Amino acid sequence: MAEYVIYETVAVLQINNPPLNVLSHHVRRQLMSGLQQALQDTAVRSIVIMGKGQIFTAGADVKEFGTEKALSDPSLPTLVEAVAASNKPVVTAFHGTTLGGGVALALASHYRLAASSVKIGLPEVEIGIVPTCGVSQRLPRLVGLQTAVQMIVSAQTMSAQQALTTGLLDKVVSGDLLSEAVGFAKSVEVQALADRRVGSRAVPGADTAEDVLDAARKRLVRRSRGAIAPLTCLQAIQASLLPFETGMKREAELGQYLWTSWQTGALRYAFLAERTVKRWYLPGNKTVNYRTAEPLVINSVGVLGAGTMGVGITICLLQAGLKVVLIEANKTQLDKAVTLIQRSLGGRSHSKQLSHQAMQLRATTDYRQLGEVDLVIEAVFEDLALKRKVFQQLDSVTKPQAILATNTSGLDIDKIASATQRPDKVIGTHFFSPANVMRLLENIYGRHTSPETIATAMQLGATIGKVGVLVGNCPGFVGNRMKGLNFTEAMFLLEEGAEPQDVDKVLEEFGFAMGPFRVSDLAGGDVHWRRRIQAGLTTEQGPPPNTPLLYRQGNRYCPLADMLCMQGRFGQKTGAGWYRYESGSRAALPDAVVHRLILKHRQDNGLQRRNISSQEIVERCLYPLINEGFRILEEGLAAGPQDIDVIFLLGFGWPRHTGGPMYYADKVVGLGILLRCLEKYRALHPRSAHWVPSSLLQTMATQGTSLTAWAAGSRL
Ligand SMILES: CC/C=C\C/C=C/C(=O)SCCNC(=O)CCNC(=O)[C@H](O)C(C)(C)COP(=O)(O)OP(=O)(O)OC[C@H]1O[C@@H](n2cnc3c(N)ncnc32)[C@H](O)[C@@H]1OP(=O)(O)O
Repeated sequence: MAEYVIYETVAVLQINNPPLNVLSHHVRRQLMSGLQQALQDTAVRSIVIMGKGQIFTAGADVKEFGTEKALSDPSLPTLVEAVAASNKPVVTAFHGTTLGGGVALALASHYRLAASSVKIGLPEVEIGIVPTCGVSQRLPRLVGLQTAVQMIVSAQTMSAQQALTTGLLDKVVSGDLLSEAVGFAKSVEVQALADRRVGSRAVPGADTAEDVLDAARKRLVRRSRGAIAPLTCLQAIQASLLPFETGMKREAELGQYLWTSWQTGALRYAFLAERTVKRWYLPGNKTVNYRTAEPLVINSVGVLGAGTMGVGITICLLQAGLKVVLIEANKTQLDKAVTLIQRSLGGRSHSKQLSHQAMQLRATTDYRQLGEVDLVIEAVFEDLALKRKVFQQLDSVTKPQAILATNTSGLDIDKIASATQRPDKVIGTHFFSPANVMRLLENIYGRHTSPETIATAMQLGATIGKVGVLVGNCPGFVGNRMKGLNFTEAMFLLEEGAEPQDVDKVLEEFGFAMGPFRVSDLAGGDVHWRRRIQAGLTTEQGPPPNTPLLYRQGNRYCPLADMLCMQGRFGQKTGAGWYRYESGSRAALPDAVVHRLILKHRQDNGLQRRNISSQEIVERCLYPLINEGFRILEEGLAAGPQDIDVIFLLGFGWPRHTGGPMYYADKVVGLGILLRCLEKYRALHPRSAHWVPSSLLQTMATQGTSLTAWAAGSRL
C-alpha cells in the first residue's frame, strides 16, 4: 500500500509494500489516489514521494507482467504521467535501492533527492523490456545521451554521488530523509515549475549525438548475440532527440514490440528461476526442503588445495567475511596462492597493510590446523582415489560435527563419502571457474547426505553470493552430464563436413559467448581427455586394444579430440588445440593442421563430406543436451526445469534471452517439434543413444503438456 501523511503544507506519499516496495497494482492505486487528494487539497502546496522500509522501490512488479494487473488502471505509465502533469511541485526522495519504475517516478517529478547510500539503476534490459514510462525520453534530457546509454543498456547501478554529478539528483542528504525531503519541498513551493519539467528540456550535447549512438550501436551489435532488447533500448534513447511527445510515442511502440516478444518472457523466467531454486527440495522427497532443514552456523571454513579452484574459493569465502584455513602440501604453491589471494582482496599493493578480509586467512601445510573449522571444501586434483584418501584424512583431523564438501565436477559423491565415518556430512560443492567470479554453485547430495548438510551448503552458497542449485548424484551431475553431449555432437559434425570455426560461429550467433571448440581450447582439452582415459574410452596411445576407431562402448565415437591431445595440442595453454594461438594472444585462429587432420580422418574412414546447415548445427549440438535434461528430471536428479536452466545460464554461458535449455525447448522450439527432430536424428544416427527421446519428453509432447507450467505447479 501507499500511505498519505500531511506535514503542514507538504503531502507525503509513502510506498509501503514490503519487502521491496514493488509498484504492484494496489500500490499504484493508492499512490494515484494520494496524488489526487494532494492536488485537490488547497492546504497542500507540495508533494513528496518516498518509500518505507529498506528501499524506495525495486520498480514495477515483475510478477504482475503477463497478467491483467500489469495494465489495470492506473497502469504505471498513467501514474507516472499524472506525477509529471502535477501543478504542485513533486519531490521524489529515495533511499536504499531505486530501480526501474521508481526511477520513472523520480524523472517525472520536479525534484529528486536521495540518501547518500542510494543505488539507482535501470535493470529493464535484463528482463528484456524498454524502460518506458518516459525513462528513455527524460533520462537523456537530464543526464545526456552518453550517461543515459550507459545506464539503460548496461543496467549497472549508479551511486548517489555519481547521480548527483551527472545531474540525475538535485541533492544528496545524509540526515533523516523524511525531514530533509519535507524541508526541501517547502523550500521549492514558490518556485516556477515550467523549467523543472524534464520533458520540456532539450537533450544536452545533441550535436555529438550521432557519434555517441553509433559507437554504442557498434558495441551492442558485437555483444548482443541475438538478444533484441539492448538495440531496441538504444533506438528508444535515440528517439529522445525528437520532440518529447513524438519520442514518447516511439518509446511506447518500441516498448510494445519488446513487451510482446518471446525473449521478454524468457528473461523474466530467468530472473524468477534464479530465485525459485533457492526454495530447494529433494526431488524424490519433498518433505526435505529449505523450510524443514536447518543449516549449521558456519564461521570458519577449511579449503584443501591451493590450485586455481582452491584460490578462487578462498577468495569468495574471505570476501563474505568468513575465516579460512587454506591447506596446501606444496609450500611454494601455497605461497603463490597467498600472494594471489592478497592481491585479489586489495591488500599489500600500496601499503604493508593487509585488508581486513585477507587477515582472516590462515595458510599452512599442516592438515591438523583444520581441527576447529566448521566446514571443509576439498579442492584437490579431480581423481577419485586421491579424493577418497584425502577424505579419510579429513575425517580424522576435523571435529566430528564438521561438514566435508568436495569440489568435484562429476565424481561419485557416495564413493567419496564412503571413505569417511560421516557420510551424512559429505556433500558435493561444484564451483565453476573462475570460482570467485562465476555465480553458480552446483550442490550435490549423496545417498546419505543429511538435510542439515544440504541446508548448510545451500546457505553457504548464498552467504558467498552464489546461486546454489541442488542436484542429485550421477556422473557429471546435471551440468557436465548434459554439456558433454553438446561437444560429442559438435565433433560428429566435423566428421560429416563442418570445420570447428563453422560450428563455433553458429552457436555464437545463437547467443553463446564461445562455441564448443573455443571453450574446449580455453578449458584445456587434456582435462576431458584424462576423463575419457579413466572411463576406458581411449588410452594415451589411441583406442584401447581391439576397439573400432569410430565406436566405443556400443556408441558412435569421434576420436579427433584424442588425436589432438596425443599431439600435445591441449588448447590455449599449449598455443594450439582446435585452433592455433599466436604467442601471448587469446585470439582463436583457424589452423590448417586441424583442417588436414579432419580431412585425413574423413578419408581414412570413408566419411563423406556434405554441407551442413546452421539449423542442423543448432539442432545437433543442443537437442541431445535438452533430451538429457528431460532424462535428469525423469530420474529425479533435479527438482525442476528451473534448476537445470539456472545451471546452464550461470555456469555454461547459455544465452539468457532464450531462458535456458529447458525453457527454450518448451517455449521456443516446442516439445512436439523437439520430439520429431530427435526421432529424425535417431533414425539417421542409430548408434548414438542420446537421440533416443526421454519418456518424460514423449509423454509431455504427446499430451501437449507445457514443461514450465507443469514445473510451476509442482514447485514448493
Ligand atoms: C509496466 C511498465 C514497464 C516498464 C517500466 C518499468 C519497468 C520496471 O520497473 S521493470 C522492474 C525493474 N526491477 C527489477 O528488475 C528488479 C530486480 N530486482 C532485483 O534486482 C533484486 O530483487 C533487488 C536488488 C531489488 C533485491 O535483491 P535481494 O535483496 O537479493 O532480493 P531478491 O532478489 O531475492 O528478491 C526478493 C523477492 O522479491 C522479488 N522481487 C524482486 N524484484 C521484484 C520486482 N521488481 N517485482 C516483483 N518481485 C520482485 C523476488 O522475486 C523475490 O521473491 P521470490 O523469492 O518469491 O521470487
